[in-house]
Amino acid sequence: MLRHKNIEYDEDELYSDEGEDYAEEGGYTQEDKDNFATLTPVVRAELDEAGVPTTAKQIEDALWHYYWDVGKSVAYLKNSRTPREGKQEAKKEEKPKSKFEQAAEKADEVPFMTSRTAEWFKGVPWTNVPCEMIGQIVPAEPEPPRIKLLGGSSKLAKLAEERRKKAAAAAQPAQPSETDSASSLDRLTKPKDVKENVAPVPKAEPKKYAIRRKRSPTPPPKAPTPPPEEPKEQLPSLRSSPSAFGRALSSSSGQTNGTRQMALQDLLGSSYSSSPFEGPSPDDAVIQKAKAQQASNGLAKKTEALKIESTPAAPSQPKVRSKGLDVASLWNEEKSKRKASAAFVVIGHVDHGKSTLMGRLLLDTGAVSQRDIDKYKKQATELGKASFALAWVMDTGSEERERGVTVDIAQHYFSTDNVDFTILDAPGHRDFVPNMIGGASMADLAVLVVDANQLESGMKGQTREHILLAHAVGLQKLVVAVNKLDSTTPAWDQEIFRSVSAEVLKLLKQTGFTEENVAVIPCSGLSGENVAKAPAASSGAAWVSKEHPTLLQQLEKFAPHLTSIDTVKKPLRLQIADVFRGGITNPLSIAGRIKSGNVQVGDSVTIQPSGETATIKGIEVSGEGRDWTVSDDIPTLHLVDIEPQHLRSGDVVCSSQKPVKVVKNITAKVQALDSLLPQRVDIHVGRLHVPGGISHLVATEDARGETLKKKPRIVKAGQRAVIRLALDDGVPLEDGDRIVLRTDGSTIAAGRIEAISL
Ligand SMILES: Nc1nc2c(ncn2[C@@H]2O[C@H](COP(=O)(O)OP(=O)(O)OP(=O)(O)O)[C@@H](O)[C@H]2O)c(=O)[nH]1
Repeated sequence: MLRHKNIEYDEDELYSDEGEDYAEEGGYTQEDKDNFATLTPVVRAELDEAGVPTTAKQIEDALWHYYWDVGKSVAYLKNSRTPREGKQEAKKEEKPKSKFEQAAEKADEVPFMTSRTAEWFKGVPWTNVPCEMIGQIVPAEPEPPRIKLLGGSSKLAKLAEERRKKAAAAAQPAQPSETDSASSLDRLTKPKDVKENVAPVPKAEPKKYAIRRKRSPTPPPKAPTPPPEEPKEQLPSLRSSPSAFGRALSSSSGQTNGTRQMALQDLLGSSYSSSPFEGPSPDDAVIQKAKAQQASNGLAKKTEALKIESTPAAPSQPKVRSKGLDVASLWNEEKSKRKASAAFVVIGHVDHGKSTLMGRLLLDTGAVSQRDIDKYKKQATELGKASFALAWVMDTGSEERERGVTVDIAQHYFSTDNVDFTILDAPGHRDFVPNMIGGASMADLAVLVVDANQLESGMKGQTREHILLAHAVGLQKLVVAVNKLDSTTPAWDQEIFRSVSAEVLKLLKQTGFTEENVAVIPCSGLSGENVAKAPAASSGAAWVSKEHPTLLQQLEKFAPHLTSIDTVKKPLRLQIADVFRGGITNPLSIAGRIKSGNVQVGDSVTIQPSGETATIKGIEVSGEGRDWTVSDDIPTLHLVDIEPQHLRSGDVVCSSQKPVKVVKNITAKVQALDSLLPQRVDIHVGRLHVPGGISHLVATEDARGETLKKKPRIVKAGQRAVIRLALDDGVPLEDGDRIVLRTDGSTIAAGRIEAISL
């Protein structure tokens, strides 16, 4: 095998006329010779025209090397051979002598190539090449044409030539004059299609050509149809990826199945375009048609709807009309028939059993089928994690991670006869505390899961931190689930339960939770005892039912009353928790909890801080389509007439008549968890976080709100204080909003906004 070294030798040192005689005469067939006879004059004509002198041998070598491809041979001879020779010679002449060369001359040594180079490489092993092999060392470029080594078997050449001839014959009538050198070049190179050159390599090549052919402008042989119209609208990607929360919200029913369906739609969407929001969806037109037909009860309306759809100018975004409903009155009429609803956030230390407990709750309330659990069990067992089967109901996280989507807040629903529940499964890891704050700030209450066997680890870790944060975002009601009592020693040991309860209650009290708003429930998510069902009277857990309700009963007890008519009538305020593609038919959707007011399909709303308006195209609450929604609901709103870049988590959707103000200065009453100075902080308000600084320490206060000291230099941990904050950016905030101040990954204060200014 030949070895090539990239050494810049001068060509005349490597080639000689004798050395070029590597194509033995006997290696050519009669056809090869005919080809040479036909093609050499063509190449020569091209080279003469370009003023490139070449020998017949060089032309033949090039033709042989390029499988009779005249174009390539000419290009090779033009570009690589003659000009380089000229250039290098010129270079050689101009080249100034290096210090090394001057020193060599001074030393009056023997001539340059014979001695200096030899000296330089003396002792290098590969220089000990027998003299008869020296001619084999060739530079990498140009590659000397070699018979057979390049695949130039006469069979291949024959095949190529036959094809060329056939193709040339077929093209004969349309062929221009042979005197036209350019066209003759074309003609001659035509059969040298790459295919022929790669034919001996049977692997990946055919695929490549199939793809290329698809893109070929050649019209299809039968009934050519115009390609589908490209989407006109070019929308950039959203800042926020569709999260588990978003997907769960937009699922039509159930939890896990809905999530899957959503994931599939995302995938379908991404295969259509590089941006999830790029272009109008063809389904939009169909859906709008159905909706328009439903809404219309007269011929005139139907005709109008059809007119709208047939207008090509706006096929994907027909105007969404409001039905002009009096939502507050409708809600008031319906409220007696409405079930209570409650959203709870699940908090607690890693591995204390949060997901398993929620999976159990969903299974035992019928929100998830036993079939699904069995499926998860099978999958989990295959991975050697059989005990995680229930947790997998909640654990959309791993699936999300596999798909490269950021895990955020997962949402699941279940219902009892009296209450519709929403589980907000906030990420527990300390790195995701901002997301946990966002999740907790949408909840009515919290479920704190504590492993009865691992209280210590929790107290040192997230149990303590999550309690602090739950209180900081304003949650007042909290259920402590003392979990894994099936695995205490002995199982269902009352003493262990009591001591764990006492510890946690102490911490909750210190944090500010009141006794009447806290309940402690013994349970086991894995076995299901005292989750949705009371333990059997014969079991070791029989004592539980005598003293405690089940977890589900306790959640129903803590479920809040329905929102008030006053809140429903207030201006709309919804902080965006997530922005996502709700599906092919709904390319732009948001989710979040309505803090106040109401909204209906067709409403125009304002998004702050961008100040942009959007139209509500559709509403879903708990996976069901609705015409309207009110405060305390956690709807998905499908939007039109807005660009996605104007929608971010933390922005506020508000009434266009009374939009929320965008402010940069706030005064807040806070509880310090660490020392506070005038300093940089991150301000978190639900899903919103903005950098800023404490500009003034106004005063410290006692528990009754009386001023202790004005303009303190420092606020110590545990003290209450009024502080002023200057934010780096204008953000939509209002009096009464709950804020959390963090710095360097730690929460240093929490409180409530007292006043705002621009
Ligand atoms: N014996 C027993 N094991 C449980 C119980 N609940 C959960 N486990 C086990 O504890 C482990 C962790 O459970 P998860 O539900 O994933 O815990 P988690 O708190 O959601 O964990 P993270 O999501 O990582 O924070 C699993 O192996 C479960 O099978 C229980 O009630 N009893």
